[in-house]
Amino acid sequence: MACFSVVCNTGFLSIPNKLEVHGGKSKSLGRYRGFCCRSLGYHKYCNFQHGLLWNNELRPLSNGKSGVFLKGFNNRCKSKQGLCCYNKIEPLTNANSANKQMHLGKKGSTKLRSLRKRFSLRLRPRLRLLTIRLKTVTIRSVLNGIGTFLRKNIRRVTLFSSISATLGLCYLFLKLTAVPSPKMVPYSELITSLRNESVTKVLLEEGSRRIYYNTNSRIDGVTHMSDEELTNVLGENMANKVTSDDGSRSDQALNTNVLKKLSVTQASTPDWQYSTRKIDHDEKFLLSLMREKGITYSSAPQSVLMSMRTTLITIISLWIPLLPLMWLLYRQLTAGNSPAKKRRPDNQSVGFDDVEGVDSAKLELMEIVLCLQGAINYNKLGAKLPRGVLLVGPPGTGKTLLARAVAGEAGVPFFTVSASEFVEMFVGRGAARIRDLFNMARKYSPSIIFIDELDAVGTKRGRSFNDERDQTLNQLLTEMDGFESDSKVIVVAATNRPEVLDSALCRPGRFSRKIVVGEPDEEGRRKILAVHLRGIPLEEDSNLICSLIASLTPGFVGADLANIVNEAALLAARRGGETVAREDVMEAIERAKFGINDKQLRPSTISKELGKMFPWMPSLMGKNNTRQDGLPGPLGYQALS
Ligand SMILES: Nc1ncnc2c1ncn2[C@@H]1O[C@H](COP(=O)(O)OP(=O)(O)OP(=O)(O)O)[C@@H](O)[C@H]1O
Repeated sequence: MACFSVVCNTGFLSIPNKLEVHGGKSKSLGRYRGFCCRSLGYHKYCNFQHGLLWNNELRPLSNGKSGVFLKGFNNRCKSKQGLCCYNKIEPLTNANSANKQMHLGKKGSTKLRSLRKRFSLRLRPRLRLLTIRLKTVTIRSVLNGIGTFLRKNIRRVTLFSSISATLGLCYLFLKLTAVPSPKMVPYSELITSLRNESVTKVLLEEGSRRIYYNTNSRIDGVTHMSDEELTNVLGENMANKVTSDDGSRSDQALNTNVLKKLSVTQASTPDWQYSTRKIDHDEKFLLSLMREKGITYSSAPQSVLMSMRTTLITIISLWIPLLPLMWLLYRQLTAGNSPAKKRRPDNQSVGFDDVEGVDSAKLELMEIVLCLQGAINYNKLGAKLPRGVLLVGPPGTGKTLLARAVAGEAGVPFFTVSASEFVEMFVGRGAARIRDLFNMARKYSPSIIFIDELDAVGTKRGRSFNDERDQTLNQLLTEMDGFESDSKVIVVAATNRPEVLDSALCRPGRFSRKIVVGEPDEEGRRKILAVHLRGIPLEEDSNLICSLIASLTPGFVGADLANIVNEAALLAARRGGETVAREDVMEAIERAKFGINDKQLRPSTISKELGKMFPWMPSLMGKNNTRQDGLPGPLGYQALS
């Protein structure tokens, strides 16, 4: 157990208990001079010359006899001298000066103190945490963790383990088949050796220009002897020694050792001492010289093992620099598949109630929902479900929201994707993604595919050199054609630039239904605001606030209005309000209209704006917009100038 220790002038008390932090160093505590030190975590130690600080109170300790009377004091004890503790207190019988010094710190060395402090502050909590974690860790939990990791990353683990196994096998093979290589010498040296008649054997390698040869000279101090010669010499030597007398056992052992050593040296000696490269058109001369000197020569193909080694080394040395490139390629390809993986059937909680101000678009889409739900029997009259619906309109008018509402209302899986995700570096990847998407949608049919910003892939073909984009569009056209009539997969797409779309996309049978999602009128804005103010606590009536904002924000679209409501709530939170006040709303409008930098212009500009809109209201045009009766001004707004 971690202890908490107290040093007083009479002894050392070890208190296995928690103590709260009290003060800092060298604190003067009236007549009880002493100090209180911080220790690790919640375990502290304090020491005083005359007292112990506990629970923010300084309890005096009597001098001299403390050690005696504290002995054996148990839980919840209170000494005569006022020491209160909640656990056992044990006096240190051997309260020597060294201990005192260490704990009092004043006399202790600075180094020791800093070490102690460092240990207390850094190491101890970590050790404690580690022990706690180790206590909770069991072999079973570790095995479970490993199992889960393997299950989650099975493909990666398989890939990495097969790569590692292959590399390991290659290494093992190279290690086992490693033979000492002969010394490379220039061709002229071979000719000189041949002329000197020091060459014993020559081998001409077939299919290459390499020549191997042995001489009767030494390499690195090792005589090149054939195995037979060496064994004979040493065998003879050993036999002689064994038969000589009894005391020659040591000689026998010596010989055995020599034999062993020499055989090791033999093993590390190459079969061929030297190798060189043949000079072109010099074979005739070489052969005639060898014949003349009576030297044994032969030719042989490279051994299978050596050819395998060479091939392996070539492959490895070629592939190692290629690995980073392969890794990049792999990442690209896996990233190419990821959007299809992400597109899971996703049940939306957005409904048509959440989209306002775009009533005609809503009506059109509602019909499709009813068809998907089977409420309208369109088959009866031979009609077909529209395959594609194109939502056209300025940014922020709620096209995406409408599409999500369609999915939410129809209760079918909704696959959403941005067309820019199909634009790929590699030709064919975008098309593959489109194929994946439509396959998945068909699998979960009836379902809805929503392609946002369709213009990213749907622009007119043949305008640029980007073949990949054209291929992606072609695939999209093919997939939309390829729907079976009863597949019930509807493609909803949204764009801000319908004019750039390829005409093949917009022909009947593909995006046959075009729905314009325009800017909302005042009534529309009011309704949109009502949607966004649903969960916001307002100081005033919500209808009033909606009308106020709607009247002040002509040309604003749904996204702007949502932003104004959010800004107002943030401003209210900033000033610490419980509800959103009219002032917050007005400032939010001001920010949305004019930005937040130009503080100087704020009141006058907004006044002018209001004046333009309500010219018949003099209080807005004039400087003083507080009515004489003390009631709020037009639309209840007063705080503008
Ligand atoms: N008609 C609306 N009713 C309610 N909220 C709306 C409406 N239009 C927009 N919004 C709000 O604005 C946000 C953004 O709208 P959305 O993403 O649907 O716009 P968009 O038309 O798809 O824009 P873009 O063309 O830039 O993609 C929505 O999440 C919603 O909070």
